[in-house]
Amino acid sequence: MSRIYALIPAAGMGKRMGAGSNKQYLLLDGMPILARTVAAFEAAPFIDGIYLVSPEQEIPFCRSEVVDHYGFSKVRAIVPGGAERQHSVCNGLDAMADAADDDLVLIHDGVRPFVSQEMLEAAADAAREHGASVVAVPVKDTVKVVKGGVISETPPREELWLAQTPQAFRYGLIRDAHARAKAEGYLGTDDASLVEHQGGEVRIVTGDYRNIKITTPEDLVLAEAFLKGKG
Ligand SMILES: Nc1ccn([C@@H]2O[C@H](COP(=O)(O)OP(=O)(O)OP(=O)(O)O)[C@@H](O)[C@H]2O)c(=O)n1
Ligand SMILES: C[C@](O)(CO)[C@H](O)COP(=O)(O)O
Repeated sequence: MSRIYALIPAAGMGKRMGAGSNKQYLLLDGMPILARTVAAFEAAPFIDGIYLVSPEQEIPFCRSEVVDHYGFSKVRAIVPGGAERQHSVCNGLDAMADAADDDLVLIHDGVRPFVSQEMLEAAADAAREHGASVVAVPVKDTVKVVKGGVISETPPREELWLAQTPQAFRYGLIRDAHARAKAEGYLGTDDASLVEHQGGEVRIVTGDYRNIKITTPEDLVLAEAFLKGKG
């Protein structure tokens, strides 16, 4: 029976939030964003262990204010992050020493606190069956490709999806995709793109528009509205 792990990168600097401190520790209704995210995985009965990635200097704070404070018993390690998200995830994968190739890993941004149990299950089911899956939502607006201030293309909207997390993979597949990307100097903004880069197939699982990544200040307004049931 294969095991299912969560890998939660939370080692970013939150520059677009401009809060002066790491956004993963901003409070939403009194609880740090990262703690809300970890709580979703702690509550999922099929998750066997959680690996967190944090800036190295913040590991003690992450342990005391998130893991210990909220009593998250599934957290196995807090791993130092890297310069880019991809490097942070790669460090997390390397730390999963006892994971087998057929185990599953759900990679999820530490700053997407509205992930639901249904999404976790659907992502895991699709990865178990197909090897790789991404939670995503259809694009609602018309998207323009712009070069030098001029529109060069209007891609057909029915083919466009916004990639969220969790992104779920067989451990061996995503470990090898990260190793190959590193060897080739390929940098992607999500983990699925590394599997795509090596010719692998990634299944889409329909997510939820509420599963926002808290990136800029207006996302905090949305998040507060969701929590108050107004969104
Ligand atoms: N070097 C990095 C960069 C990002 N992340 C994590 O990846 C997730 C998605 O990244 P994003 O929201 O873009 O976060 P930041 O990189 O912190 O934001 P910014 O680009 O505005 O600095 C976040 O949980 C973030 O902490 C990470 O672990 N390591
Ligand atoms: C992985 C991701 O959440 C997919 O949308 C996203 O690409 C990571 O965040 P970033 O804003 O690209 O750093």
